[in-house]
Amino acid sequence: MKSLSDSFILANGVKIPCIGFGTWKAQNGEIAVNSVKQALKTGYRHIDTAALYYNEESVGIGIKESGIPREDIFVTSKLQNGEHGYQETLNAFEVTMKNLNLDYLDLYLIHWPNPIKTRSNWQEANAGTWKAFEELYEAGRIRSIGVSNFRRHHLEELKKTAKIAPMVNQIRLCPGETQDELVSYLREQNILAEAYSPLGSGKIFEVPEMIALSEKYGKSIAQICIRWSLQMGFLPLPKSVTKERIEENAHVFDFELTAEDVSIIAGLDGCCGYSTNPDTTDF
Ligand SMILES: NC(=O)C1=CN([C@@H]2O[C@H](COP(=O)(O)OP(=O)(O)OC[C@H]3O[C@@H](n4cnc5c(N)ncnc54)[C@H](OP(=O)(O)O)[C@@H]3O)[C@@H](O)[C@H]2O)C=CC1
Ligand SMILES: O=C1CO[C@H](CO)[C@@H](O)[C@@H]1O
Repeated sequence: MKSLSDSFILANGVKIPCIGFGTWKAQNGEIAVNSVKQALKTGYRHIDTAALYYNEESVGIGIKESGIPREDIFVTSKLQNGEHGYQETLNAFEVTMKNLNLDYLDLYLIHWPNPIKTRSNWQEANAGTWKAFEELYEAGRIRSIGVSNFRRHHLEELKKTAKIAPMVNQIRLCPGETQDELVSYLREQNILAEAYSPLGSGKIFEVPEMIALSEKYGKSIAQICIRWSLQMGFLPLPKSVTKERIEENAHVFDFELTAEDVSIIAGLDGCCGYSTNPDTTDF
């Protein structure tokens, strides 16, 4: 990847810009509107939101007010927990589209494989949700479909009834949490791994090895993390509501980490903590 406008190619041939702009905790209102506008002004063309973030409305306003044509922006949202199942999904999708004030989505994800509400029948609930996703995809309302926080057994279960395979799995991938087995399974299945919390949700900045690498490359720790994610073959989704950081996080194309440093970063086991088990936790 050489610039923000470079893309990964999904299994269905759709191009997905190589860095996504994260929006979790970007507060609905001025903060989210301005950060989305700033990201688009900086050159990001990929925005990641979710019904859970309660900022879809502001994300939509930011996109409109940016003046950038809709077709040049890749927009992802996610199905809220508690809305799994066929009809529930169709309804939740319409709410998301109304909030975003858009007429199609580039990517829609099942946010969580096994939420508490449908824990006793998650297999059936996901199958119903996926059927709705496939219909919306076939109708052109969603350009690509995928999942998030899915482990291998969730994907294998989904496969039993799916006509169309998921194109993306959005999971926590950051220094010290590389989920190697799952990522190699995703590669075998031609499912793109999107890296959420690529800065460990802000926990990476005190890690001594990262401070040393930052000095070695003359780049910020955030830039090292995002560059690392790209070199690992992940699609990073850094979040910031701060203008300077939004810009900084986009400038990761003028250096390359050595293979040795890539593996040092991968090996910082648990330095930013680990993702929670989606079969026993909910949000
Ligand atoms: N599918 C899922 O279940 C999940 C998806 N996600 C997605 O991934 C995105 C990113 O993950 P998230 O957990 O938000 O965290 P990140 O790993 O992106 O870290 C964000 C934090 O780092 C700070 N930060 C950003 N850039 C810099 C910088 N250059 N220097 C110093 N600090 C910086 C931000 O502060 P500030 O904003 O104040 O500048 C914020 O506190 C989310 O926003 C969301 O879109 C996240 C979690 C779960
Ligand atoms: O996207 C997300 C944002 O944060 C939540 C944690 O409170 C996650 O569980 C969720 O998946």
